[in-house]
Amino acid sequence: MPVERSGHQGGPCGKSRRGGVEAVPGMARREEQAEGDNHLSLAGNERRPALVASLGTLGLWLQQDMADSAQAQKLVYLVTGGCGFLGEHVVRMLLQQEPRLRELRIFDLHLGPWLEELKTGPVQVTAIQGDVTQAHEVAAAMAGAHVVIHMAGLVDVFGRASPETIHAVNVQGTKNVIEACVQTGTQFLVYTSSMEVVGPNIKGHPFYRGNEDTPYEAVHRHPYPCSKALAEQLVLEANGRKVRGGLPLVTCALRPTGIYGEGHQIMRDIYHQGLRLGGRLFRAIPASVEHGRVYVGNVAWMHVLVARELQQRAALMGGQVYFCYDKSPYKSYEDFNMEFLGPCGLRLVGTRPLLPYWLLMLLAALNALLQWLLRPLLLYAPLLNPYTLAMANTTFTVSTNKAQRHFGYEPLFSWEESRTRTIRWMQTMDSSAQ
Ligand SMILES: NC(=O)C1=CN([C@@H]2O[C@H](COP(=O)(O)OP(=O)(O)OC[C@H]3O[C@@H](n4cnc5c(N)ncnc54)[C@H](O)[C@@H]3O)[C@@H](O)[C@H]2O)C=CC1
Ligand SMILES: C[C@H](CCCC(C)(C)O)[C@H]1CC[C@H]2[C@@H]3[C@H](O)CC4=CC(=O)CC[C@]4(C)[C@H]3CC[C@]12C
Repeated sequence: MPVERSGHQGGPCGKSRRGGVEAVPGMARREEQAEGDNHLSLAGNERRPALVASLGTLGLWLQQDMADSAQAQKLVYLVTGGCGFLGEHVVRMLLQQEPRLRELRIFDLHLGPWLEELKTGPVQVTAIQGDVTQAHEVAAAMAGAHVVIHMAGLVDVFGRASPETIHAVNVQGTKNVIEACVQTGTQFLVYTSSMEVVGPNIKGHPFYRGNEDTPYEAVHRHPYPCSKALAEQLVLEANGRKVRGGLPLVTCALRPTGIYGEGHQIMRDIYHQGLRLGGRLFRAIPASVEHGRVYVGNVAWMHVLVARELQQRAALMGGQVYFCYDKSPYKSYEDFNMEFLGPCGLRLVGTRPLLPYWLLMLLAALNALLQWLLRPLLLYAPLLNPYTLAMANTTFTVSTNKAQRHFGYEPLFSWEESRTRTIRWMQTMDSSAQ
């Protein structure tokens, strides 16, 4: 099987319930047992029509059923950043869609109160307050885990955190997760990367309906995309390293485009900005600039699937990157947001940008200057800055089926459902604010 590689160029800164054998770290005996179980399972199915025949066969089935249920719930997953916007969706999705879960560990700097409600279910939910920058905390949390989904990160393109802090969390944090896998014997690592590791680049080149192999000059200067690109590279290079017990580490990276859905903070901010402006937003970006967006439920579903299938198809999926995609329409950032803000009573004024681009750029630069001047006194971090303007103003859309080909991904939520769910969430937010 040829190994597919990502097509971007340049350095970082510059519902299937499969059974089968799981390669559980340090548990060769379990593998042997699972192979045996598989064999038994076949034998059992073949003999099913002969049910009437013998008590011996019945005994075999009973044994088989017991072995199946013992097998069914045996995996320990750890989700770093599990209390964030995407993390909460991934945690809930895992509990709904991963029948082999025995324990779900949620590792985050800030634990959410909603975790309490999950603790009464059949899966053991363990909340761990910890910091990915602290190697010992990560290693302690990871001991005995089979799969880690690493999505803890500082998502900051507004200048709230320093470049050093972004690097520490996103890059050093990822190094710590990889080393903890090696030390503790965790064999499967899924990393939540970002479209930002590819682009848009500093030159503002469009990426139009591209896929994982589309050639593109990936050059960044901003700390966030730089850190994500470095971290992704570390994760992919770690594929194949031997973990404790001697088995190879299997890694892959998912690259969501701009995520939207219930709990999306930026959407909340834009909504409140609109309310402050008397229910209006003013078009700043030409409608022709397309921006890739993907529904949070589908991104979560993709994480669940990739984590499951990575265990079955390590040779194909190890070391690979996958864009996260669904059926959300290609639109400009602002027009897309209006799909949700419109039904909540907001209006986008203008069919063309109200201000010329040079003036917006000037305002963005002014915001950056003000941020720098005010830093000793307060944190001034508006949505508009030179980086976010460049992001919003550069076409970046994805058209790929790599995830479908490699691990059978199909979006769980249609566009209509994703839209309805997001609107419903915004309307509850709206009524609770009144
Ligand atoms: N929101 C988006 O549009 C996109 C997000 N991503 C990636 O998805 C991941 C999740 O992003 P979101 O849920 O949007 O962000 P978020 O900020 O809502 O969630 C990140 C979580 O990580 C936790 N965290 C931060 N620093 C930590 C530390 N030092 N130790 C432990 N936990 C820490 C935070 O407390 C938070 O719960 C990130 O890695 C991000 O880069 C990728 C593409 C798009
Ligand atoms: C905040 C930006 C929109 C500002 C509009 C303006 C200029 C009129 O005020 C957002 C435009 C594009 C967004 C980013 C994009 O979706 C890709 C991302 C991927 C990530 O991994 C994290 C988030 C983000 C950087 C996202 C952040 C907001 C925008 C810059």
